[in-house]
Amino acid sequence: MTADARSDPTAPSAVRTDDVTKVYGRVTAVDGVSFAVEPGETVGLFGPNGAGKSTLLRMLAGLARPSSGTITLGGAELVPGDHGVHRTVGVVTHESMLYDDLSARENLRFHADLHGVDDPAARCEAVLDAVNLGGRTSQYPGAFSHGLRKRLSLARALLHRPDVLLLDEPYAGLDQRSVADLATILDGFDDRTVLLTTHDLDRGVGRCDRALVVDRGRLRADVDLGETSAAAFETTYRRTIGVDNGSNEGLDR
Ligand SMILES: Nc1ncnc2c1ncn2[C@@H]1O[C@H](COP(=O)(O)OP(=O)(O)OP(=O)(O)O)[C@@H](O)[C@H]1O
Repeated sequence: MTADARSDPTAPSAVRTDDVTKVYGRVTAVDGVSFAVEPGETVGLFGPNGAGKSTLLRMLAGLARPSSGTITLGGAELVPGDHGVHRTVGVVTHESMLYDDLSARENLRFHADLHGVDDPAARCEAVLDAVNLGGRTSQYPGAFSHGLRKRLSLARALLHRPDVLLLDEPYAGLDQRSVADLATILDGFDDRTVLLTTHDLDRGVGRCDRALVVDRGRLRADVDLGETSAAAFETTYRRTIGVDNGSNEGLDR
């Protein structure tokens, strides 16, 4: 987080959830979760498979509606269908939300027009360059590898200069170079707010200021990562989710 981002204590939280719950039939995917993320913070959501991380992120992105509880983004309550608030977030989820019958450039242009981005042609080229897709602007994402699709999804998420970037498993399926590129892109985003989910404890600790540990839909721990090593966090994480036998088995149960 930058010093500037921290310097206004009166600024509303970038993201705030109050007692947010999401029920799917008999499954309570997210169970009374409350937390706040301040402007400029990078926060990791950690937890085993099925903990509720993606569901939480999807609700923050307005892609799923809470069963109860409230979400505010920059002080404005997230109301279904309110596209003004949705514009403040950029999201990369497991679903790429790309159109396979539009080229990479056309995909971005469509999104730019939807969000009323200024000088859209130049902005699309700049963002495609930023994710190293400058040489593939006329290609179709249907023919892209997983990693290339992810880069284009990231470009789409960044295009409208969102205040908050939501990334679901950003490192999954990326090669070393793409991971390094993602780090560079996120470095350039340092004054904004980032919320990401990951099973990669090392990279997550390296990137995040804070960790929220979620298990069985509930927020179990809120850890300041400022002075915490990856090893120390892993110990805390294992203890929190009840996997404390020293083996990797079950870490992502
Ligand atoms: N659309 C849905 N319909 C029914 N159940 C769902 C739906 N989405 C998620 N769930 C259930 O909600 C729970 C939380 O799932 P979620 O995908 O949020 O977990 P996660 O922490 O992101 O897991 P992973 O690390 O495996 O991605 C799981 O039990 C899952 O089966």
